[in-house]
Parts: sequence; structure tokens; C-alpha cells
Amino acid sequence: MAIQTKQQKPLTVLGCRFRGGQGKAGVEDGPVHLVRAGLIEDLNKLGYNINFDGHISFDDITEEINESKDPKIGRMRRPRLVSKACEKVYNIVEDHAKAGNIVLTLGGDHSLGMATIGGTIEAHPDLCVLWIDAHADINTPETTIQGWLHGMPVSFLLGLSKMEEYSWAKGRLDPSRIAYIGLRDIEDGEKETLKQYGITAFSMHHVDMYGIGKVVEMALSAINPEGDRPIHLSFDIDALDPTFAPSTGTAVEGGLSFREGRYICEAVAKTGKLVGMDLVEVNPSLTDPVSAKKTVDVACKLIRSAFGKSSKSHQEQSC
Ligand SMILES: NC(=[NH2+])NCCC[C@H](N)C(=O)O
Ligand SMILES: [Mn+2]
Ligand SMILES: [Mn+2]
Repeated sequence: MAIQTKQQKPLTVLGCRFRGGQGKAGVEDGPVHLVRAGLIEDLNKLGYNINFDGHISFDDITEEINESKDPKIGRMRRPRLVSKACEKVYNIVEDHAKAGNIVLTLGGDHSLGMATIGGTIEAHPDLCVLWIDAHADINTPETTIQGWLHGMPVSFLLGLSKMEEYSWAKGRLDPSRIAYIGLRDIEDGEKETLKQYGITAFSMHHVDMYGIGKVVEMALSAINPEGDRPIHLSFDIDALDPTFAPSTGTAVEGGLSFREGRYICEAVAKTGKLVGMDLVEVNPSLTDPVSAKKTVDVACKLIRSAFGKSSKSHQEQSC
């Protein structure tokens, strides 16, 4: 009988060329750039059994639900388009997760988080989530100012936003099972929601105060006290400081260093509990090509670390 090591786990990679949850063109090219940079080969070398079927296009849905068929609902922009696209991803993720695959989703914008985590919970009901981001993305249709859905996925995951158009989104994530790291741009309505539901949230202030090692330890023990729960890592590239990841739509200064971001990924890899990851909001169109490449390369490195590639210093330390 072949010995199945952790390294041979089946890994589905979904390139989601979706931009409807925010207003800037180009984020749909993120997955293409990540794959072109050699991400699939790298993951292969790490020993995963990769299932990558080419990128998922949302052109059909975008054409069908054009702007004239998708007027605002309250302040929400493109609500039907985002729902349709996310429902599609939700179903794919659910199938692959139920088949026992780890699912890596390359965005695309962060509205996809409601689909990837929602689909993963169907396969792993005891899932917990680390959300790495400058933003809390927990606006509801009532609290949103901008109206873009990439600022709202967490509220759908927690069942705080209930709409007929989003009936597929079951809202099964318990607020005690999500923790944030990297926050530094939160709106007042979001702050109230975080407080009301007692959600674990570490801002950059906490990272400065405690250091990234302690913050990750506290975040993981809050959402996964016994260490036995499967983990989904939702990584918005704007969690990193713009000096490391400039090509993103809602960059905010004062973010995580590359090393801090990588440490988070390594710590998650070390748990052996990763079942899903999102890497979202890489928009190569927003900067000059050198800065775009820098952002793509950093994103690839984060993914590789989450899937078990140790940084040199880490290896040296453990030898
Ligand atoms: N996934 C992101 N980059 N989200 C940015 C959200 C910004 C703002 N809080 C909003 O709700 O519109
Ligand atoms: Mn963000
Ligand atoms: Mn985000």
C-alpha cells in the first residue's frame, strides 16, 4: 500500500477571473499572472497532486447580467452579477472540497471569499477562518458606503446579510471561528459589527505591539483552541504594505511586511490543517510592470509558504 504523505494531497487550483465586486479593471488578470509566474509548477514541486483546469471565465455571466439588468439594490453595486458569479464558485469549491481536495482560489476580487469559504464549510462544517486584510470586508447592505461587494463577503458568511438574491449563501460561519490580522482601514459600521459579535481582530497596532509570532498564536488559539479544526486562509494582498505589494485596488499604507505575511502562511502550513486558501486583489494593471511583477512574485511566495515551502531561515532554525 502506498504511503500517503501530507505532500501528496490533492490540490485544486481555481483561477477566478472575476472583478464584479469592485470598480477597477484588471483584477481579473491576477490569476493569469500568478499562473504565468510558475505557481502551478512550484506547487507541483512541493509534492501536491494538482488539479488545474484553466481559468474560470465569468464573461458569460457578465454578458448575461449586464449593467442595465443589474441596478443597485440600496447602495449595493452589481448585486446580481456578484451573486451569480459567487454561486458558481461556491458550487465548484463545495464539490472539490467534498472530494477531499484542498482548494486554492486565485482572485479576482475578495467578494469571492463568500463563495470559497461558504463552499468549504459545506465539506468541513467545523471550519475556522484566518482573514488577512487591511480591511474587515464585513459591511452589510445597510452599512456599506461604497456599495461594492468586495467590502462585504464576511457579513454574508456570518449570515448577517440576508437577501433573496443571495439565498445560496447559507451564512453558516460562526463569528467565533474567524480572526483577522492586518486591519488598518475599518469603517465605523464595521467596527460596531466586529464589537457586537465579539470577533477576534488584530490590527497593525497589535502586530506592532505583540509581534507577528504572538499575534498568529493568539489568532489561531481563538478560532482553533484544540488545534483540531480545518483552516481556511483568506489572504487579501492589500494586507501587505504597498511597498511590498503595490499593485492592488485599495492599497493602505502601514501594512504587513513581506516577512510578516510569509510568517502567517508558514504558521498555517505548520498546523497541517489548511483545507482552503484565497489569494485575492492582485491587480497588475494599476502600476508600472515592475511593480506589478513585484506584487505577483510576492503573492506566489505567500502561496508557496502556505503550502509548505519553508523560508531559509526557518529551515536553518529547525536543523
Ligand atoms: N477586499 C477589499 N479590498 N475590500 C476593500 C473594502 C473597502 C471598504 N471598506 C468598502 O467596504 O468598500
Ligand atoms: Mn483589503
Ligand atoms: Mn479584502
